[in-house]
Amino acid sequence: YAPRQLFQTYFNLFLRRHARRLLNVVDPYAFVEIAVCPAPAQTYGLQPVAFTDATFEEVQAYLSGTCSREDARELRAEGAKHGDGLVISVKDGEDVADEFRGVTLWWSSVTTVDGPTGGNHANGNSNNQERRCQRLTFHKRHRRLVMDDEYLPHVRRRGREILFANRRRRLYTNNRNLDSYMSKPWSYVDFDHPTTFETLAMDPARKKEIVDDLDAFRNGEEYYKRVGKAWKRGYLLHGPPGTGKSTMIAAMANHLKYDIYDVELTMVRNNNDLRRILIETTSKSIILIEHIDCSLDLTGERAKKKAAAQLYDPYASTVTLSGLLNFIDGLWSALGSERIVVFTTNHIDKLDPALIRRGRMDKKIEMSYCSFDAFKTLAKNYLDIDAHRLFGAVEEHIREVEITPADVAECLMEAKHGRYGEDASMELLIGELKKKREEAKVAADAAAKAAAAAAKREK
Ligand SMILES: Nc1ncnc2c1ncn2[C@@H]1O[C@H](COP(=O)(O)OP(=O)(O)OP(=O)(O)O)[C@@H](O)[C@H]1O
Ligand SMILES: [Mg+2]
Repeated sequence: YAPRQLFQTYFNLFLRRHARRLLNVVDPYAFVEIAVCPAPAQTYGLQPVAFTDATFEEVQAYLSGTCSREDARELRAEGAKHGDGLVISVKDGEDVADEFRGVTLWWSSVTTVDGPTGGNHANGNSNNQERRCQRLTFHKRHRRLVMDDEYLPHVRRRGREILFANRRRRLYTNNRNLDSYMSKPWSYVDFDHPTTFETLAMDPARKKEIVDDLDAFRNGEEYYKRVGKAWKRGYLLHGPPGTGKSTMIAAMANHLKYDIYDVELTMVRNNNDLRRILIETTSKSIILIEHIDCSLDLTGERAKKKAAAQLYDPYASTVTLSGLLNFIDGLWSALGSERIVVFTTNHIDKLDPALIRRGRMDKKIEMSYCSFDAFKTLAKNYLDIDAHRLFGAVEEHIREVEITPADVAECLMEAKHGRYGEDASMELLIGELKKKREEAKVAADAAAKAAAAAAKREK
């Protein structure tokens, strides 16, 4: 070795040995980097593995909250993965300070280059990959606070909340063909229903009860854990057509910010497929089975007939009540996290008692004909009025007739879509109410006559 080289070698060695101690004196800061997961280098002819780098996204979401708070000057904006939002982050090289329990920490955005990572270089591809990182710098004395206990979990939790609030919600429907294990059980569209509990017409006290129930469920994680119950809740909505069952479900989903999985049971071939599609639902969702009395052939004869039918039509459904019950009771509890299951029906008396016994359906909600209170909500929705000279007449008639909110809504909608103003809409409604009252009277008279005739015959 030339002396110069020798010196350099020694010097390097010295640096390596003492670098840490030196650094500690000069630079008492430590940092953590949270990087985007690299795309897999090779996929071996399979579908590329979908990497979900949840942590990075959570941190970024957290920072997009923090950044807008602080006055970092140079920001970078990217379109959010879902929805129209922007993810704001600091530009490379800028620091943004965050405070937690009186301790200041700094975040910065950096791009690192990974060295070759033991992949196959024979084809001459360099494996150097650029990776975006969020780097957190903090004083070494706060290592515990950051790593073990509090800060990073806090960041992730908060980030998750922000992501959750900003995401587009989805309405899933189940697919028919689940033959291959690759086939997807669900397809989805964005769920964009405008209904809220505010615009839902029903008795205010009962509405409040339902909203409170939902809130208690959402905030009930600790409770469910403590009593050792799966974190789920079952609702059965029943009532005549047009009383707002489907509308109520949209309001629930909007209130809770949950996704909806709309299960079409007739598309599910057998209990196995049912289990599979239900396992593949995510947390914070409503699993909905509409018109359960129509879509589920309960037990006995019809099930046997269906089994026979399946010989000819392999897609005929053989889902049974017991399959569904097994799911609700057994598997369901294995899926520990936040799910609501909702059944709807027009005929609660037709349902098998096993399905609606306590413990399976936690709450039965009857959606009934339009009351005067419900009418007022609809008048506010459709006509934007709180009072009208005809309200008194509506109140008088509506008590006596069975009219669904859907029918009332139709009359009121004339104001917007027809050539009429609100007066005409109200009069239309009064006319409809009177007609119904008349019809009801005629029907009642006929029934009374028939009863009298029957009594006479018996005599
Ligand atoms: N309680 C209500 N509040 C507000 N709008 C309602 C209400 N009930 C019905 N409507 C209106 O009537 C339409 C039909 O209601 P919806 O589809 O919710 O009835 P449903 O109870 O699900 O009926 P079905 O049993 O036939 O499924 C809705 O689009 C909505 O505009
Ligand atoms: Mg419906």
